Amino acid sequence: MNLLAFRKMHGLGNDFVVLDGRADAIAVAPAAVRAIANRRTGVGCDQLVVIEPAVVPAADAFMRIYNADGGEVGACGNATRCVARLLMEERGCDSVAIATAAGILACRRDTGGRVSVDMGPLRYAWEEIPLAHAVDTLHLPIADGPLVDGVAVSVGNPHAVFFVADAEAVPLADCGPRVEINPLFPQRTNVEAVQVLDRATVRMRVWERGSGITQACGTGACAAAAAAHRLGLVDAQVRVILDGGELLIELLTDGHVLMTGPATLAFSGVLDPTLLANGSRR
Ligand SMILES: N[C@@H](CCC[C@H](N)C(=O)O)C(=O)O
Repeated sequence: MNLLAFRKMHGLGNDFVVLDGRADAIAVAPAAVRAIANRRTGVGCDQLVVIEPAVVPAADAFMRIYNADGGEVGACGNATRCVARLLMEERGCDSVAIATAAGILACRRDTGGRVSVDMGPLRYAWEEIPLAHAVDTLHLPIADGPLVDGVAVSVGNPHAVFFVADAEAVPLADCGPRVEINPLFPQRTNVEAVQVLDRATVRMRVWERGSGITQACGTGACAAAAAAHRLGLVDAQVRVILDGGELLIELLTDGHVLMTGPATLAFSGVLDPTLLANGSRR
């Protein structure tokens, strides 16, 4: 029986099971992702990530990302820092390029064990989010409790950012799942409740598409900073305070967004083969 090694990593408590599929290809069916992600009967994680061989010479590896519900997605900021840390340690270098479904991301070692990732270009056009039809992406026609007048941003994945007076008071477990499946978002959406504290600081809570409330969301933090900046509420450097800690987000003049934060290796283990057997091939 082939046992599959995994690493458990996290970025500010947004946690991942990381599999290495570079030497031997790993195909993980949605049911297997759900089994592995299950916190009661599996390993437990918000996302499952498979490192694969680079698809283009400009990248060091490809990163495939699955939400806990088994759906494959284009981007995950916190996981990108974690995979970058692994690759940089493996190669003994200070920078790597990681290919994702959303593009090639340049990553570099920062001070204090942190990792910086250029998450690529932010997109604001309705068809790029994507939305179901043309609307002003600065003023979404959605209202759910305190979540009103949101901003749509794509960071390689869709985000609906709502500015609120008190982020702690938002009943995110109620509103989040409803906004996630609002028909305006044909591919569903991540949902952020954001309170602007000053021109350089916001507090953000997140309901992630396909994973629910998480401790932190890297792409969500980028989306929150970008939306706040578009509305003139913050400057180009924003500290985003999440349940699990802080990310530094910098909106670059070329339209890209730079995210800096920690990448933590929690432990290594071996997957119970019955988890992977849930409809997967290897
Ligand atoms: N936690 C991630 C985002 C993971 C994907 C997201 N739930 C989606 O469906 O797009 C991050 O740190 O960015």
